[in-house]
Amino acid sequence: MNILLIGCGKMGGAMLRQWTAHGEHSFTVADPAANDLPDSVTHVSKATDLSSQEFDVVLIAIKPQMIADVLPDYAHVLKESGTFVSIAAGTSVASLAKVVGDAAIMRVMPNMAALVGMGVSGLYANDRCTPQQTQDIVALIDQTGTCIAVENEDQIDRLTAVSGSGPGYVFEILRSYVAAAEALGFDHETARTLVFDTVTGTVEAARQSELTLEELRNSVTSKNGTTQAGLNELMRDDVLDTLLQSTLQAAYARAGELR
Ligand SMILES: NC(=O)C1=CN([C@@H]2O[C@H](COP(=O)(O)OP(=O)(O)OC[C@H]3O[C@@H](n4cnc5c(N)ncnc54)[C@H](OP(=O)(O)O)[C@@H]3O)[C@@H](O)[C@H]2O)C=CC1
Ligand SMILES: O=C(O)[C@@H]1CCC=N1
Repeated sequence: MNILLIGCGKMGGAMLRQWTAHGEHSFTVADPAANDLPDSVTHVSKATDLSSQEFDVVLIAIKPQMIADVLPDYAHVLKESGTFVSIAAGTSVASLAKVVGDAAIMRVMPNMAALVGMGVSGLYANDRCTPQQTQDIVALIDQTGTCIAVENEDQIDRLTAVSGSGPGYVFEILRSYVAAAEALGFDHETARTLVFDTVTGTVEAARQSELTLEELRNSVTSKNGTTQAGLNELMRDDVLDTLLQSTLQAAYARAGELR
């Protein structure tokens, strides 16, 4: 496919890196300041530099607040049979359609783990999208990790709060965990190794186990042992559950404000 990427910042750039490594599609990036692009990518600074080219996919990866200003310049560059794909948080199909008209539009919500090919994305296709168009974009997103198709846009906003914003929460939890290990006397590098290897190993063990997370937690918690002493603090007054629920609710509410 011939794909135009509008905006090549942190998220668009991470996905582009995976796509160019696969080498299956042709990419043009429209971004006034993009640099360090792979050799195979064509770069333009603005829509007028595109001349009369038309694309199979126009992928919108600019900030939600810029879409109304920037997207009108690109509304005409999609082939009749093409697909608009937006990764912008919140921005609804209806808002996009106000700019590009009654077109095949998909909302994809990726996450930053795409940087290492381990992203997880949600995908919603409006009813103008054919099964073939959906299949093509699912295959494209699969090249950045895993793609989960959802039935409605609200699911995309909910998924944004869980996995789209998820790396932000996880980076913060890791920072705090490493800081706590340092406070216990480990140097920074050792603390990072202990925490990162504990987290990746535990996630993989959970993924491969048939036990529930509660059963797995209990399986490593000796009666009156060290883990129980730690968990008594971590689980005190359900603070962790309450905090994670309010964290996800706040992100979901913000997605609604960006519609
Ligand atoms: N970051 C993340 O983890 C995720 C982000 N998203 C979504 O991805 C989108 C992009 O986010 P993110 O990559 O973080 O943001 P960035 O600011 O890193 O990327 C946006 C890019 O668009 C460029 N840009 C600015 N003006 C224009 C223009 N007129 N035409 C074309 N490009 C332009 C910016 O250039 P400059 O920097 O010079 O202004 C920048 O390179 C957002 O809609 C966000 O909701 C979705 C999931 C996860
Ligand atoms: O913070 C944001 O709004 C974007 C969308 C999901 C992750 N980053």
